[in-house]
Amino acid sequence: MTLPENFIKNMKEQLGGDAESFFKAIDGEASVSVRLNPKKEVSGIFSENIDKHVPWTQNGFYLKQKPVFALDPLFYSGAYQVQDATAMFLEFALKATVDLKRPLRVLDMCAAPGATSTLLASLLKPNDLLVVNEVIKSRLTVLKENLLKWGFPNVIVTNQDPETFSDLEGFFDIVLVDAPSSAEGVFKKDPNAINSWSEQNIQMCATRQKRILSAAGLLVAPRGHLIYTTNAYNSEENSKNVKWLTRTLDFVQAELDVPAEWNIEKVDGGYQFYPHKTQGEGFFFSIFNQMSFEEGFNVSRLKLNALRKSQVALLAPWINSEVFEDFSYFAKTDGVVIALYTKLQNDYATVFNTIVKRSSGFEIGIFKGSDFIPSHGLALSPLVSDSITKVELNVEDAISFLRKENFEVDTVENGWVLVCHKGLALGWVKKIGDRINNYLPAEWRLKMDVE
Ligand SMILES: C[S@@+](CC[C@H](N)C(=O)[O-])C[C@H]1O[C@@H](n2cnc3c(N)ncnc32)[C@H](O)[C@@H]1O
Repeated sequence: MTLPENFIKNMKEQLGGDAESFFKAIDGEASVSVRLNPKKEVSGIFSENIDKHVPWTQNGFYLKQKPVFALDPLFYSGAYQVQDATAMFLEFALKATVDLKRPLRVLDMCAAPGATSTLLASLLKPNDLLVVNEVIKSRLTVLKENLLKWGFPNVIVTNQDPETFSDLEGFFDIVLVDAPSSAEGVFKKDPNAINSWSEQNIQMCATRQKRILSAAGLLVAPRGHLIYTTNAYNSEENSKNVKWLTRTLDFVQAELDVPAEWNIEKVDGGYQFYPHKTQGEGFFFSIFNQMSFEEGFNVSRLKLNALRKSQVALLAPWINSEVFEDFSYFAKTDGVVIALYTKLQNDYATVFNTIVKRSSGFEIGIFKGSDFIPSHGLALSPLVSDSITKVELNVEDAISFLRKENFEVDTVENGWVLVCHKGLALGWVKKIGDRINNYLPAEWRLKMDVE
């Protein structure tokens, strides 16, 4: 790996005697880690391939070897998320700093592809709201897919510039800025980042980060929390931005009691992960408490067409009876039915009324006459009824389903069937006589060849 001269010089200055082991570490193999979905447990998952536990998160594991994730049906069922171990530190920090038992409104401002959003979703309760934003439109599909797979229903996906959130000032209890950065921390995983590294680019990133932070900071509710992370080592993007933030807005950095054996370095403004000290990429983490005592936010009222009672009754067989009453059901103008957690209706309304480019809540299907066509999201979510017919597919048939190819379904009855692999849902098929209609959305289709 040929590194930019000035990067070498800066790191030597920063690390002194440790610089050589740092350069050696970034020239090695990138480590692979996954975080399991606590709501979709599969016994024996990754078994022999698990190297060790990631200590700062409950469900994170380093793997010995990188599997072909794209050919694993469990990847499509949301059983796990591939994520660098360092980014999972968020879990430790949130548990140490935030009262996760109170109702929470959470915003992930720079969310795609969504690894951290799924970590947040795992830490949230059924009555919390998660808004995930990505400014670059082409990155929305993967973000939506990752969240749908994870199966947390109270998500709104938005596609806005951070500055356009200003009407939601003081609305969120937690705002996360996993900022676009110079990516000097991910040279191992993404060698392209080496070519775009320059001191000029670092300055450009630092300025952009300030702009995102100032917009995001205003959205934090009194006594709420802001989290700022980068994949950088330099002070422009890290400590200097933290200093600027705490000078400009009403935030105080939260101290974390990090076990020394984790080898995470306490640095000016936060916590630094170095690849020669912790297994994973280079990562900077900081968390802040909002210190003002101002009044909370006034929420709006929801203006959506509630479904007719007769239609709600038709939904009942599709929805898990334990949560059916917790949700309210609405029809969008295109007929798509959405389920909103009833106690969060005014929170939804507030976001819907202020943000233009956004999803409309959790889409569970569409009525065609008196027939209900369930959505792919419903199949992967905890809302789907336990009494729906399920058929277990072996790995070959699961791959055929994911490729939208023909395969046999082992059921005698006509109608909707939830196809599963290792007990986890992959999606819908409909059996009509000898025919099996595959309802996997085209954009979810597996295109890769089995080697
Ligand atoms: C480090 S990545 C986020 C990774 C994500 N948190 C995850 O865990 O999967 C930064 C994200 O910020 C987005 N971004 C780029 N420019 C931005 C801007 N001006 N404002 C907000 N987000 C931006 C990028 O498109 C990218 O998706």
